[in-house]
Amino acid sequence: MTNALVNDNTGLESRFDSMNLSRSAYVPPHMRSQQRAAPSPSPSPSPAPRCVPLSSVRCSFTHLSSFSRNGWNDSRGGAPARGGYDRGRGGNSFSTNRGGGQGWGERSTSQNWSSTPREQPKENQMFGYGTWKDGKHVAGGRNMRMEKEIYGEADDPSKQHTGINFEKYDDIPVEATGADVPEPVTSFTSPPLDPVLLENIGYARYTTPTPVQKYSIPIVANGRDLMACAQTGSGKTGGFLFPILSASFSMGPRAVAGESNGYGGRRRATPTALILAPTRELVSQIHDEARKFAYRSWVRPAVVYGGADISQQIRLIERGCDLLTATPGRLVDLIERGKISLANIKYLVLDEADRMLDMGFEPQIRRIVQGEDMPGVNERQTLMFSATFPRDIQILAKDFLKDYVFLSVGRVGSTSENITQKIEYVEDNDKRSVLLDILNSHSAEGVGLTLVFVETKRMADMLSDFLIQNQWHATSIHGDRTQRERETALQTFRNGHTPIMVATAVAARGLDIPNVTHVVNYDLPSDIDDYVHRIGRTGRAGNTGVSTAFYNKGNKNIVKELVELLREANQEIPNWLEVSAHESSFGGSFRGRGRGRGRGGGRDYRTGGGGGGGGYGNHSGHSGSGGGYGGGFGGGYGGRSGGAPSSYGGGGGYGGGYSGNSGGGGGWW
Ligand SMILES: Nc1ncnc2c1ncn2[C@@H]1O[C@H](COP(=O)(O)OP(=O)(O)OP(=O)(O)O)[C@@H](O)[C@H]1O
Repeated sequence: MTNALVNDNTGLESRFDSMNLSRSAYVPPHMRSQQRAAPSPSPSPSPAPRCVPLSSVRCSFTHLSSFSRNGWNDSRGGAPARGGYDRGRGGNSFSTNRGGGQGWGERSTSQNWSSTPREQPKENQMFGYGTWKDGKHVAGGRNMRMEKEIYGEADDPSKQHTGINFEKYDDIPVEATGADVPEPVTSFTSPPLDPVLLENIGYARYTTPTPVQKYSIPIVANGRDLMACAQTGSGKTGGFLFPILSASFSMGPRAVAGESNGYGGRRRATPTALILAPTRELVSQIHDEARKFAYRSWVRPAVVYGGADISQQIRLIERGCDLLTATPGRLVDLIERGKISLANIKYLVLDEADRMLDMGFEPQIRRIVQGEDMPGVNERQTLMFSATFPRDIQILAKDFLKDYVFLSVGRVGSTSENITQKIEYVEDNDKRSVLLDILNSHSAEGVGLTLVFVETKRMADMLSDFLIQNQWHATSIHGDRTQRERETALQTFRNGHTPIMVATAVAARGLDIPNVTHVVNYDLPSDIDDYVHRIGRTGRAGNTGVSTAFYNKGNKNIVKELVELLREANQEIPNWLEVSAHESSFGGSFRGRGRGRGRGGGRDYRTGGGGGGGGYGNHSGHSGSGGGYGGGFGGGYGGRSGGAPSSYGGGGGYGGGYSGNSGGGGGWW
């Protein structure tokens, strides 16, 4: 559907081209007032939310689209270039990313954050896009076509809707540690976010903030750094987008720091906010969210990731790039080409931060944050988000943070009770037939998408072929597939044409796919945190879901942590699993990556509770890191494991094929 819209836009554009029509956003007078005056919803502080945009959206949309058949008023879904109209489809080759954007031609070089004027052609009101003018935020007019595309309709199955347990998020205990932690907000409107953002939140049909959002909004507004750990599917994306966008809307663009001309006389993109995430699909999804909440504002979101045409991405960032979402490899590439400068960064976000600081990405992150022109830790705000924050990563992360607040919503690394977790003992040879049984019973129950995780790319292909041979509509996603194949797999999975997707860990983190009702861990991962992220593809936003894991003696390396996790989430624990966990506690050695991360304390390591301790069993992993399971801080941190390089430069693994691959580290997925 999304791609259809992209194509549709493109087609429309070429028709305009052939008609040789002026690009100015001509709107007949009678339509202008309607667009500007169109009522907009906003989240309500009261029990009766004003989230009623749909009727007005639908009615206005009908009206506009009938008009646009006769003319060209309807907006083109792309961002206009600053200083002149630009059709700016911003079409990204993946997903719904038409974000496009403006150039940065008029940016002043004045020194203060709030007073940089941003010119906008006076007559050419760009519907859907705002501007910063004379020290003020001038919101763009509404653009019904764009609204329909980015927010969908109320009953749109391709958008995630909150489930019956959404309110229960408020019952999860929250712990915020650090000096002078600001009080959480209770709603989006008290104290209020920026009015344009409030309207956008209303269009997205959010009525109340989730716990992580309640805390992150004032923490970021007070200029603090943040390390936030909250369960999968509990709204962490809004947790960083809302405070960043609210402040940006109110304060305007930051003055461009330093030299702004790039190669060939062209200017470099100088984003104010940078969001780094590990996979192409995830950055694309975050960008789509950014487009929702930056709608009608002066902020132009942009996205770059590997596997897609770099020249097209360069063209797009040249049109506007205030809030950039990127995979590290492609970002490094664009910095090296002189297309992006980080000198203006005010906000740095690491989403899936523990993954970003793990061995696969750490050298690149260090290079981006410490080895380029990004302002130092005291001149920017740094925000880190994940559902899991092992203690060794917390310790490593402090290099990038200053006086931060550590926020944990629920226990660090815990799973949502919205997910019913089942563990089946299945020998390797029986896995295929047990999977078929499960799929049969699941499909007999009716609905929903099933995501099946395996450990290797080869297995992903083999298993999806096997399912197809058995008359199941299945697809696969992994790092050896081309970007186009990955996009198609995700798209046909989302829209239900292939309701089963076999995936490697490339799909384990962050992806928000509505209606995934079942996750199967056909192969259990060797790291418990990976299990947490994988099962978190279901049971999101207060919806319920089921996960089934195939366990056998090859998975003993995570049995103790698995049992602990199940107990915390009030799940049924099979007797045989408890026995297995007990055995492995008493002398049974176990293999695995053994990062010794110590889920034990489950909170801010600075408070002395972050795991560590003597470990359990005879750890035969290769990590060399201390830690282990269980309480206490005793065993301590024994240095990062596995000899991960702590500096970029020679041989850290970045560069080369890195930016062009899945955006993930290790390469096994
Ligand atoms: N305040 C809110 N009200 C209603 N829905 C929300 C709210 N905040 C987020 N959501 C929805 O909840 C879903 C999950 O949000 P999001 O993807 O940000 O979760 P997450 O915590 O980042 O998950 P993960 O750990 O898997 O990355 C999304 O579909 C999002 O639109």
